[in-house]
Amino acid sequence: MALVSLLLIEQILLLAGLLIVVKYLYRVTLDPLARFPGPKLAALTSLYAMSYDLSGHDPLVKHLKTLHDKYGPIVRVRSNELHIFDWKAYYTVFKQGSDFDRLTEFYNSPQFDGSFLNIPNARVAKPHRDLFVQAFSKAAINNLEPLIHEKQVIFLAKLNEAATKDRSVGLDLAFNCLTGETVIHYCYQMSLGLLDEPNFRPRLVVDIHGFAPFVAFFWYFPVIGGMLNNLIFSLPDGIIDKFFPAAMSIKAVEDQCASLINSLSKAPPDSEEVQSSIFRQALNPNKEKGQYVALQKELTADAILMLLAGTDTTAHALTFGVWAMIKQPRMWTKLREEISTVLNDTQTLSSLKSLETLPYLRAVVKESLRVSLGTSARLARVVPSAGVTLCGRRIPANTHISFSHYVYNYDPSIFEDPHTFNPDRWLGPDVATLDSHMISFSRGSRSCIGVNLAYAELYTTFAHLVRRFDLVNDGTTDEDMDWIDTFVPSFKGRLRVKLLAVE
Ligand code: HEM
Repeated sequence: MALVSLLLIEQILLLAGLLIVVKYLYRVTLDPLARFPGPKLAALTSLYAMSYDLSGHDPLVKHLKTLHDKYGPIVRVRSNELHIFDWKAYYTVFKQGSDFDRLTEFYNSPQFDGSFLNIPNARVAKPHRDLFVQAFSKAAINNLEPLIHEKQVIFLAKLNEAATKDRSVGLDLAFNCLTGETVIHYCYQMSLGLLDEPNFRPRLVVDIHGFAPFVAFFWYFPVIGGMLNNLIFSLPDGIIDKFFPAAMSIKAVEDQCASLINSLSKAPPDSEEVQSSIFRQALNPNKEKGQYVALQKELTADAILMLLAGTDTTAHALTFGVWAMIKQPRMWTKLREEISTVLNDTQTLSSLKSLETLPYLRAVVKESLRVSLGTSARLARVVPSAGVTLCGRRIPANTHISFSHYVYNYDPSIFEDPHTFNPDRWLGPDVATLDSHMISFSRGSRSCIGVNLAYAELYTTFAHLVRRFDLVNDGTTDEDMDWIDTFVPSFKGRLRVKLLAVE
């Protein structure tokens, strides 16, 4: 009997092995994607991509340019994923009304479940997303100046205190506290106290950064990742807190978001509480006009989305820009000279309107956005049922195609000497071409909803930081400022500086 079982197991294993071999053979021979060039291992298995993305060192996106140089504009980077480096193809896919859906496994974070981010199809997502578009319009953000200034005052005062005490500051985390606090206050009319902590190291920010190295695991093992997530979040709070502090921090924010939405939905629609909230339209949808009626669970997920999408991205642009200018201090000096034309003392704050007139400041903001990428991940989309022709090649339906900002934003044919931080490029005769290739906020129907808020924060923070302080590098290395791909870039170390207040 035992012998029969053993033989059966052996045959099952043999069959399974055979099926795997057939599957791999198919991938490199009969599979329609076998016609596309790329590393052989990548065509066979995701291990190729994983070996970079899960290594904790250089992610796959940093190797894509080399692969494109070798194989051309379309490279097969996984058995069912083609990475594309071609501007025309980019604009075909990332356009208004695009029918290329988001690839769910790259957007599968359970925390965003129910938010419009996780709806793959742009047309389906639109009514839900539209509930927030007005709240992030340029006019709405212009009215937000008092709030942005209120947060700046606290931020600058804390920096001043650090300068007085000659204390080292982790400026990247400090920027996270500022941007997080600004977006939280705007979205939820409350403070999470991110700017209150000494040394800018509030638990939420530290924990979320601590979790970053695990993000890529969820892309490649979405099912196990989802199960782990459910398991962890079902544990008693005490255990989550002890063993999974990042999960506990997220859970605390989720609970706060849920109670905020709950309280807003009970308040009278015309109350100040509701009207000053970004959820004003979502809580009072005009059904006759066909506006989307969102569930409370969906709005809670939207609230979490705003916090996580609106914090790191803006903070990164500031960090990349400041680090580059620490290494090239003449830019700091030039920027200060320009800012001083609209802000002649170090005590007051300038209006956004004045700052927006300053060409060099604009150039620094644009260049910081370019080098910081926005999202570092391969933004992946699914080819619709009709298939598509890109770069003169027919690509079948359901193929996953991806586009990385790292390849596009550092394209030497558009951005000369792309690895050099050079704001002056945005002041030259090619500025219209550069602007039309600025994709850090993405393009089309799923581009960033927070672009106006991000610009307002970038102009205001760069201007006042540069006007009030000189920065001295406190041991930060290029290796610290190198990054891994966790959907957004995550720095390997901290941007440590000391500040000298200027008169
Ligand atoms: C420098 C700052 C920022 C950059 C570079 C940036 C970049 C991006 C990019 C590239 C996307 C598209 C991602 C994709 O297709 O998968 C995106 C989406 C999004 N961003 Fe931003 N972002 C920034 C700041 C903000 C801020 C301040 C908010 C405020 C709430 C925000 C909210 C969102 C949301 C909600 C989405 C999802 C849009 C959708 O699913 O249709 N972002 N952002």
